[in-house]
Amino acid sequence: MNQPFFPTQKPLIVVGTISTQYGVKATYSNHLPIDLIEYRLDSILLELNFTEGIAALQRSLQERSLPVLLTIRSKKEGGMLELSDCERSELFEKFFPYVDCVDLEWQEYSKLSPIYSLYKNGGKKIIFSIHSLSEFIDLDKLIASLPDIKLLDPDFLKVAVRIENLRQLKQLTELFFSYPKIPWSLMGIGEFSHLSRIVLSALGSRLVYGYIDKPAALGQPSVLDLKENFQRLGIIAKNQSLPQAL
Ligand SMILES: O=C1C[C@@](O)(C(=O)O)C[C@@H](O)[C@@H]1O
Repeated sequence: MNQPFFPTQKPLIVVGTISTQYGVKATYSNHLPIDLIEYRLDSILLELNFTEGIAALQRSLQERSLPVLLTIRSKKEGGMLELSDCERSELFEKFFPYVDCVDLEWQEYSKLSPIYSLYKNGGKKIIFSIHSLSEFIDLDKLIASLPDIKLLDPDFLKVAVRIENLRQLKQLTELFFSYPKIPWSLMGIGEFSHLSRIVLSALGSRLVYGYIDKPAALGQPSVLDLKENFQRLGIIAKNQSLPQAL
């Protein structure tokens, strides 16, 4: 198995989320305008027999042609599957050899630190993610945690937050200017989801998420809608499917 190239150097990385068994198949049969595939394992496993499903997914991941990001969202953070902390950690361990990048919830770092060490020492990319699904985030609290986050040197710091008005979107954009060295991946959820992804991608957000099979969050656009709008607005060139430079 040749490990697919992870496009770290790209200024904007398009992530296609899959949440269903159908999505897993589509990923291998289509040419999608994405750089990275997000496996929402907490959702994909819902439809499968647990043990057989894990083995089948591991087999298909061995054949992957794009880098894969593993996400196993806890129920508290909007995940679909009821898993104990121990079961979730075991899943992270089982999929370690088959993926290129992992999403770890910063709020749950105390439980996930062995998984962080496993992936970091194994040379995988790390996304720390912070969510606030139902309301705007407490930015002071986020800013207070930046020194601890920096010590762990993640490849990306993702903040996915409910945005209810343009003032909140502006507040989020200010993070780029106040902390320019952080590899931010910022996005809105809800009514301003699509607009926020356009604005934040144009300003330098490193990862932009769209869905391949079905929305994984309120208002999440499809990767095809993202591509169309990015091309129309000049964020990516018209003759390119993927962004090269901002
Ligand atoms: O955290 C994120 C971002 C997301 O919630 C979105 O809004 O696109 C989709 C999730 O699957 C992913 O893990």
